[in-house]
Amino acid sequence: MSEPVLVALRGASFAYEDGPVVVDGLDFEVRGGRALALLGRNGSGKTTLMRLLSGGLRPRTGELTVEGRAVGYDRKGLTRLRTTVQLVVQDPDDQLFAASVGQDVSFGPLNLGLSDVEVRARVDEALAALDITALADRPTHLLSYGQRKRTAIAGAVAMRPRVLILDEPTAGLDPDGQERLLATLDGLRASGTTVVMATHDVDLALRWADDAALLTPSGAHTGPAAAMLARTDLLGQAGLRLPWGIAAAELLRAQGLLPAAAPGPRTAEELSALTTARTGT
Ligand SMILES: Nc1ncnc2c1ncn2[C@@H]1O[C@H](COP(=O)(O)OP(=O)(O)OP(=O)(O)O)[C@@H](O)[C@H]1O
Repeated sequence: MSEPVLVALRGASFAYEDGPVVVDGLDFEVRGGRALALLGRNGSGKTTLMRLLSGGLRPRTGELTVEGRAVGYDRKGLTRLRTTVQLVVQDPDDQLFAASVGQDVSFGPLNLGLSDVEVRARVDEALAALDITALADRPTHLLSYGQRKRTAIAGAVAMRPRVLILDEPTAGLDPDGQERLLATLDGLRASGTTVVMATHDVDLALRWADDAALLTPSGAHTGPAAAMLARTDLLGQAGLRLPWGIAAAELLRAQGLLPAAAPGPRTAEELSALTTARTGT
């Protein structure tokens, strides 16, 4: 994990008005180019953390930094932050408000004061990245749930953020929709966008993420996804189970079918390759 830190919270604390202390003295880093999965039980503070990282909430103590520089919460500072970090909230209906898909996706770039030509280029690019070009003129209220999710993500992508933070982006999508979304995220990552995703799906996290952050009562624990998602102590605290790949690897090791040091498979193909290499069949 030697990639540079793009966005970080340093000693951050946050409590809602009349609400619980959700974040207490937290140090948290998002490193450029690393796919980061954020996991934790309901109410553990994932959404709050993502809103702190994207500037929607301001830490009561501590600071948010972008490439080491403290973020200012005035208009200029927040505009700069929003061209670096974009959050897509869990429910697309909390994000979409314009009459058509194209209008909704153009809202952010228009607000940056970009020329019509630049706005058009960004909207076209974002619609293509999310594979919804054909929906450009469709009224947002007629979209399916999956289409609304993609439109909300396109709106964030049109800002060309360096860090895209997604709150449970696959929740409510059918399996094909999930696969399409993961392919879209792969494309965004290939073009240089750092992606952070909150999810309850440990199998998805193991397969997709480079790093995993587990939010537990003892704090946020971050490290390589395969190692973090094998930590039964932390998974228990986070209300999670072992990913199937890691559970399968444990069973195979117990039967002598995998060497002790072999990593657990992340996909069915990796499982097949591991056992074939071992048994030679
Ligand atoms: N606007 C708010 N006002 C007061 N308390 C809030 C508010 N939003 C969240 N909370 C509280 O803050 C804590 C953390 O909530 P948060 O939504 O960040 O958790 P989460 O991990 O995203 O949960 P989930 O997995 O259910 O989406 C919870 O105790 C929640 O009740």
